[in-house]
Amino acid sequence: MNALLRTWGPGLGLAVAACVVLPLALPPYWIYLAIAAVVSGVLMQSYGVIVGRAGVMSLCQMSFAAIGAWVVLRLNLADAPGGLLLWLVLGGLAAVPVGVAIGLPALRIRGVNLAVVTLGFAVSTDIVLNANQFPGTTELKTVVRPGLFSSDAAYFVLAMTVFVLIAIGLALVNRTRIGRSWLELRHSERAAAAHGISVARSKLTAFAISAFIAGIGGGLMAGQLGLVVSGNFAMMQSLALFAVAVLIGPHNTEGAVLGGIFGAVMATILEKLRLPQDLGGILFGAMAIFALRSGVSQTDFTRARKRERNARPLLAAAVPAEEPVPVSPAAGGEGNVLEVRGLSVRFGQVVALDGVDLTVPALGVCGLIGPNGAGKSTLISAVTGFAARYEGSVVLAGEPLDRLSPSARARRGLRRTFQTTAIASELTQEEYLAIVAGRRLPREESEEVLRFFGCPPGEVPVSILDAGTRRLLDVAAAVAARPKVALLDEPAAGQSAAESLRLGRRLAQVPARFGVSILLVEHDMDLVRAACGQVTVLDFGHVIASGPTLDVLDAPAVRAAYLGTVLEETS
Ligand SMILES: Nc1ncnc2c1ncn2[C@@H]1O[C@H](COP(=O)(O)OP(=O)(O)OP(=O)(O)O)[C@@H](O)[C@H]1O
Repeated sequence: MNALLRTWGPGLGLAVAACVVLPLALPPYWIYLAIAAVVSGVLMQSYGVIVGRAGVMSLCQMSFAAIGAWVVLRLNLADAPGGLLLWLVLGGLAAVPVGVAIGLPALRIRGVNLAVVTLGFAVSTDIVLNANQFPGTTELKTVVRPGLFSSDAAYFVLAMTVFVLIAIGLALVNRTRIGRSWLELRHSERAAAAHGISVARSKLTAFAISAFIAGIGGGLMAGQLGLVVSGNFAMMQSLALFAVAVLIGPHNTEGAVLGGIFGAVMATILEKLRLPQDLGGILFGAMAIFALRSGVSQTDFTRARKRERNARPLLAAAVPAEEPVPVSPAAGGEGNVLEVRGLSVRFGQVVALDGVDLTVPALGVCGLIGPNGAGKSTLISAVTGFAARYEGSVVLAGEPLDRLSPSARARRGLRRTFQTTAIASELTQEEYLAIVAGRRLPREESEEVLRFFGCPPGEVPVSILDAGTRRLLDVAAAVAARPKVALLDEPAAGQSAAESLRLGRRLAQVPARFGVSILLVEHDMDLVRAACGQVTVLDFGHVIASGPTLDVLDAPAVRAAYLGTVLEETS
């Protein structure tokens, strides 16, 4: 309750103060502008979901707003029952199927290509709106506001209430798995899929919710103006608000407020300064390019600085991780948890894997080694469903996985890490663990796994972790998800020899301590010796040896494959 009050108290207090003071203090024209700012703020909230949080370049949010306005005006013209409050919701709902339809191409394309598709939709909406008037225009039938909110001052309070309700709704959604998954999407769709997140569902939900909010924003605008024209929802408006969104970061509530104020009052300021209106668009565009280049919006930047300042003492006071006790490498028990049979992968003429057989024993750590280009990462990708096509079979705890997507395989208990980490830096470590594990971990559980891997306390934000610690966090998160098997792709890359050995000793303990079996791709042979009970060696896509670690590393064929490289250096 206290935490809730601390998070929401100041914002709600400001909103209530604005509702009490502004209508009394401002002259009518400024009240009109204040309503426009709140309406703009609601539109910003829709950008906050799709652009700010999910990182999708959508340039057609005003088209969704136009649908909301159209529905409100149509229902108003028909004197439909329920009144404006119900019509607003219906306007938002009407935009949802269109949002989902626009989101469908986003499942296959992204980045600038997707921006072009959404821009295309904005242009088509422009054409349709220019050719057709909004309902009520010819009849001059303006939107009838509810009696309680008929004056502008009262309508401001209504708009503020809608804004606050959406902000609370979004905060609740952001705490769910789907809301958290948007952050992953923004940073890496591959990582999201590897963590069991359905990229399709996550993107379409972002489109649906952002269209719903934009539809409500359009309806609110119709309620403010009485009647609207196509120019209110022009493509250029979508573009200008997109630029503001990228610059400010409306996924943070203060960003939506600032963006709303910018969006609404900029035109008035330019007018007062006798400057051309286009200057606003150019200014926002230029600033958005800077924000896109740095990849961080203003509010994200400010929040990150504050979080980092608060976390530094935690980092300084953190108890150093315990030195892991050397244990025997994890040989595993009876039976195999993962069985790979006859796995072949081709990239055009390149045969990356050719009929590979590999098993991971239940509660064991199995090493997968081989020279550069041997096919180790390709094997991880094929097993976890990331390789577009492969021949052969992958069976996890008796269940064939070959027809399943990467996210479905992850949910069945097959987790992987990548050679390059892509963790959203605005998260704290415990938030990242929650995303990867797919559930909010009890504090003791997340602290235990973080401490075990030598990571700082859970509240420390990812942004202040060095590259080596981020890799450890990735491994810790994969283990915290308690999969049946974690496939780790060079987790010690970038670590010193001593850190690498420490990691090996920790990995050897993972099966017994966390109930997770491991397939470990590594070049560091000391780490492999410390962790792995058995090893499979690949060379040019073929298995050249497999069995107990020390026997395999001593085999002449293996020494020949590595001759002059890793084994000679480390043995
Ligand atoms: N997407 C791709 N397109 C074409 N060829 C690829 C692709 N990915 C991998 N390969 C090729 O497949 C072979 C196996 O590559 P892979 O990355 O799996 O090797 P690796 O053992 O993981 O190497 P490293 O230790 O350097 O990471 C190499 O010849 C590589 O060039």
